[in-house]
Amino acid sequence: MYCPKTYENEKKNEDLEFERSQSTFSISELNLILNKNDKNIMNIKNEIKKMIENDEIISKPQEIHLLSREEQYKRALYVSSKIVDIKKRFGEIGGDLYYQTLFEEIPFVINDIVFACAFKSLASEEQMNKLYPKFQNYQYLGSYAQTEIGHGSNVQGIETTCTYIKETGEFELNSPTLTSTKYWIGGLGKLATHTIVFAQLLIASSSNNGNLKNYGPHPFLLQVRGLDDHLPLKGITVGDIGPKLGFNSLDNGYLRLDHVRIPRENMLSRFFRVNENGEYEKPKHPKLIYAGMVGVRSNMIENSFVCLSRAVTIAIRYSTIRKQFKANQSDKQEKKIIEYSNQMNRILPYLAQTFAFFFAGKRFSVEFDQMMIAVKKDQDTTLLSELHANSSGLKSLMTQSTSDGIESCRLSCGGHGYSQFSGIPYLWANYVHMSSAEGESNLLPQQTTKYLLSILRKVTTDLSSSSDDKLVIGQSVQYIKDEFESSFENINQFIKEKSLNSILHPDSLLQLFKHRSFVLIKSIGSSIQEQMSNGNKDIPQIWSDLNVEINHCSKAHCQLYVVQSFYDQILLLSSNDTSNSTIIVLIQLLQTYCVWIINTNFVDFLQDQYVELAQIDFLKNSLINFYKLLRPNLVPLVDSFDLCNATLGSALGSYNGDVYSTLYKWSSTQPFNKNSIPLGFNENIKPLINSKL
Ligand SMILES: CCCCCCCCCCCCC/C=C/C(=O)SCCNC(=O)CCNC(=O)[C@H](O)C(C)(C)COP(=O)(O)OP(=O)(O)OC[C@H]1O[C@@H](n2cnc3c(N)ncnc32)[C@H](O)[C@@H]1OP(=O)(O)O
Ligand SMILES: Cc1cc2nc3c(=O)[nH]c(=O)nc-3n(C[C@H](O)[C@H](O)[C@H](O)COP(=O)(O)OP(=O)(O)OC[C@H]3O[C@@H](n4cnc5c(N)ncnc54)[C@H](O)[C@@H]3O)c2cc1C
Repeated sequence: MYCPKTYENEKKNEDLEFERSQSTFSISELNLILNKNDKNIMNIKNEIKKMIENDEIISKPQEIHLLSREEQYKRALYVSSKIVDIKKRFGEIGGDLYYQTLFEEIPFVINDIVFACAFKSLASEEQMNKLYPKFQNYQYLGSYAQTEIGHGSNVQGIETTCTYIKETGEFELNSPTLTSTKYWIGGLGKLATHTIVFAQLLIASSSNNGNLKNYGPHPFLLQVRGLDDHLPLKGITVGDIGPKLGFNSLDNGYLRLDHVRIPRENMLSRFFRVNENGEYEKPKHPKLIYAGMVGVRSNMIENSFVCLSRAVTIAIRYSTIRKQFKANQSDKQEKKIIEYSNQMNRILPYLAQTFAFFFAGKRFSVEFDQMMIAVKKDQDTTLLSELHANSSGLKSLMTQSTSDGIESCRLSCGGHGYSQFSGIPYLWANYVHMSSAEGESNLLPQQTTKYLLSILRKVTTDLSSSSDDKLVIGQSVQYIKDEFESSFENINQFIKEKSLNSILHPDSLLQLFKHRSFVLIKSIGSSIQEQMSNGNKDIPQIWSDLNVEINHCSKAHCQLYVVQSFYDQILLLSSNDTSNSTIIVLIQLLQTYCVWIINTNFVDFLQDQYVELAQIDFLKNSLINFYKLLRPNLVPLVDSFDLCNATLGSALGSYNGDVYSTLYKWSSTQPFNKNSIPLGFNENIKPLINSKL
């Protein structure tokens, strides 16, 4: 591990040293688990941390808050340039781990993740071999231009056109209206040399009397800037969209195209193409064009653990150092704020969630990679529907709940949590876009529930009937079939037999989550059926009226996915040589997460008297007991994330906890304090102070 060793010569905070002495499990063993038991990953991370903490600029993340937009961006380009050294030393994996270790976001993340996901999914092998190395080596810098100022969620509604010109064998890209202006395009405002433009593909067809036929949105590679002078090319208007809530080290851009010609070969043609005669060869699955977005959502799902772990680390270390009020006047010291149960209630559910999200993200990324291999091999889309549904719901749940967790951790630090020097406001401001970007969190869960309803339909109708036999019942939705086939009595018996305590067994908790999700899916299906049997045929309106329940249903399914992932990993770890003490604390974290979700969604679990009020009451009262069980291990648990100080950028959460001296030093040395008399004072305020009434 990086932290203990690197900071061993620093002044120790006695509170943190005491907390570390209470650990009941092996921190390094848990850290290895959080690195997927891959010592190579750990070593690369440690090398990157060393590089970052020794870099004159990157080692001082707190200085970001003192810079103008231009200075922030200049700093970001410097930090971006360092990734080349990282990749030379460690290859592609070094890039991912570099991003996970940086305090700040950098524009290269678009080329390396957003553009890369799309290009690797949509480009043909020939295009990959010819072009991708240039993006990997940053000779080209890519971006992804799908959203327009008038359309984001509704991809089918985008207005940019791409017309095939048979005479010259070219495509012509055009922005026909103001609302067709590409907007929000990450990395495009100042940096990108290329972008993947999504445009309505128009081809004149003899079968359509020579009129243009629209084949829907397709991806086209466009060079935006000259490689020698970095100026926009002919017909291209491009710029930065302006200041944002956060993510300001990135240049989100706008783009307008004035009849820009590109070669026919610039259509990304893994799944579809236009031949020189203007004939369109369609994909095996109509939505393979969206595969790139699933890839970025997979990154965001994995990244929720990365960001939430930073917030809980800062909040827990600070909460074991900060003291307020004596419990008894005779006490020598005031009470550590972590000892207040409402302080624990602000932080510990999200500590448990951090671990839950790690295991869920780990599982999803394996499933995503398996799906992409199948899709690329022979456009085998068997797994695509399930992956799209799960990525939509999980990305929505995990990003929103991570944002909530970062904010809860900020609140737990009191006034100091509102200082940029706590490291939390910047983390939060840079993170919250994840609920909008790559698919809005009110929109995507509908895709999940639509899929769940199709599985319920398949399960409940006779398999020989018209049910969609292409639809495979994937592993993550097998519970729908099981719940449907298990008589209610059996399941009910399963829970009722449980004595109060055993309802806390992970098997029982998992079963509660399965049944909860099944009941919600069934309820929506029944509501739609009821509306239709009452003669209402306006399906879009019925669906819109049910939006809230639909999104909640997706959330329940995804929370089950998280619980199942966490529990499966614990069972796997306990079957190999993981020490029992680590397993015990992981089970406590799983139980804390489950009971917290149950406590905040009581109605779901009471829906069909599946559990009795006495059991719910018992669960409600058990949360505080889990907090107490976890209490001795709180600092060791966040130490197991092994986050270096330059990653946290926090005066409140550093490894050795020198909170007050760091906070005062950063405050007193900031440039704003260089001059006692602030700019503007003499001309605006001094006359008032000196005025005579
Ligand atoms: C490593 C550490 C660092 C990590 C850092 C993290 C990430 C990096 C930082 C990120 C920075 C931000 C970058 C942001 C980029 C962007 O925002 S890019 C733009 C994103 N835009 C969207 O997400 C738009 C959302 N809208 C849609 O996806 C679609 O419009 C829709 C909502 C899915 C609707 O699709 P539509 O075609 O209109 O119709 P439907 O009828 O709903 O779908 C038809 C069928 O197709 C299936 N389907 C839809 N989408 C997909 C898909 N992606 N994959 C597979 N299948 C899909 C859908 O289920 C339907 O299927 P059937 O029901 O069987 O017909
Ligand atoms: C930081 C950031 C980076 C981004 N980077 C990129 C990028 O690199 N490339 C790119 O192409 N795009 C990018 N985007 C754009 C992003 O993909 C869109 O903002 C997102 O898809 C949402 O679309 P919209 O903004 O048009 O919102 P809208 O679709 O207009 O949604 C607005 C509101 O209406 C609701 N709504 C819309 N439709 C429905 C419906 N059917 N049912 C219920 N509610 C609905 C939404 O839930 C939302 O609450 C980025 C955005 C951000 C914030």
